[in-house]
Amino acid sequence: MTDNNWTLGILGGSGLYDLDGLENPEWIEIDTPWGKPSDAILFAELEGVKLRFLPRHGRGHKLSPTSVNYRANIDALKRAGCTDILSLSAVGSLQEPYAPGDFVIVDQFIDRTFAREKSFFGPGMVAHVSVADPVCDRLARLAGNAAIAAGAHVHRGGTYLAMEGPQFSTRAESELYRGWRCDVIGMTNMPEAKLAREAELPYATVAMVTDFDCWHPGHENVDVFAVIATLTKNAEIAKGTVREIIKIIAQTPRTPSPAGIETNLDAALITAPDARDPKVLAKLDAILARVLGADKA
Ligand SMILES: CSC[C@H]1O[C@H](OP(=O)(O)O)[C@H](O)[C@@H]1O
Ligand SMILES: Nc1ncnc2[nH]cnc12
Repeated sequence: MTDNNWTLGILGGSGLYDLDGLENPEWIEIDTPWGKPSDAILFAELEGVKLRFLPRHGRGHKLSPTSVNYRANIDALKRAGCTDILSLSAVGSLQEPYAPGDFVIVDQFIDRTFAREKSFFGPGMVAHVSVADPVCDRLARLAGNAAIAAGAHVHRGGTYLAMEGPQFSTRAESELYRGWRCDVIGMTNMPEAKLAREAELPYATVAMVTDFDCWHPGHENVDVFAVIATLTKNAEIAKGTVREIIKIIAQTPRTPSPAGIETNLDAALITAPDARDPKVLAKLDAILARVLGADKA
């Protein structure tokens, strides 16, 4: 079996804390300048593709959406050599056509979170990346193909409202987000997607609809039991989606993303070289490895 040049990072959401059937699996602790990631990272291979799996809430679901250290998770996946990050997430539906059991390949986000660190940058090294298109089109297309091959009913495209939680929404909030034409709601994909962009890692998310939140007159208000019941019913399709995307990328040598995500910091850094704080740069060693390496050349 030949090695290929993808290293796929997978962020497993609620209900997905481990992956089986992998080759050479090994859980490895990675520390970061931003603190500890949610758990050790499962290093493994399948079909010649390198995989790095991180359960977003930790094994046993120990971390709430607010207490996940999103910066540490993305930095650790970067240190682990990931070229791309695929997120799997449970979401509530905000629109009738997105039914429990469906899979949504999200293409936009509205970020309503407010109690999280949202950037690797700040005083001493300022950067402004574009998140106009927060998802990597190419990875999203492959993820959609994989989910279909795994037997999912797939919606390509959908706007994900990221709320702070941990409580689910009030009915008025749910109606407000519906009015904003959001399609699904969850608590974790922001700032994760923004941080992946800062780390120059193409990101896409497969959102698994588990409930109708609390707006649908024909359905009960969401609770954790309902979420877990739908996730359990669809667990094989979720794991199948991971297997299928690996099969697909095993056949497809990786080229840089057409949107230039891997070099997007070139147009984002604004602090003048002589005004950059060396201590801050040291923390950014993984995130800025390409840029600082290029500076040195
Ligand atoms: C267990 S229900 C709420 C919980 O599930 C989703 O998490 P994830 O995106 O990691 O699958 C949602 O965002 C909440 O964190
Ligand atoms: N209705 C909902 N709201 C927020 N996060 C969710 N995760 C799954 N269902 C959800």
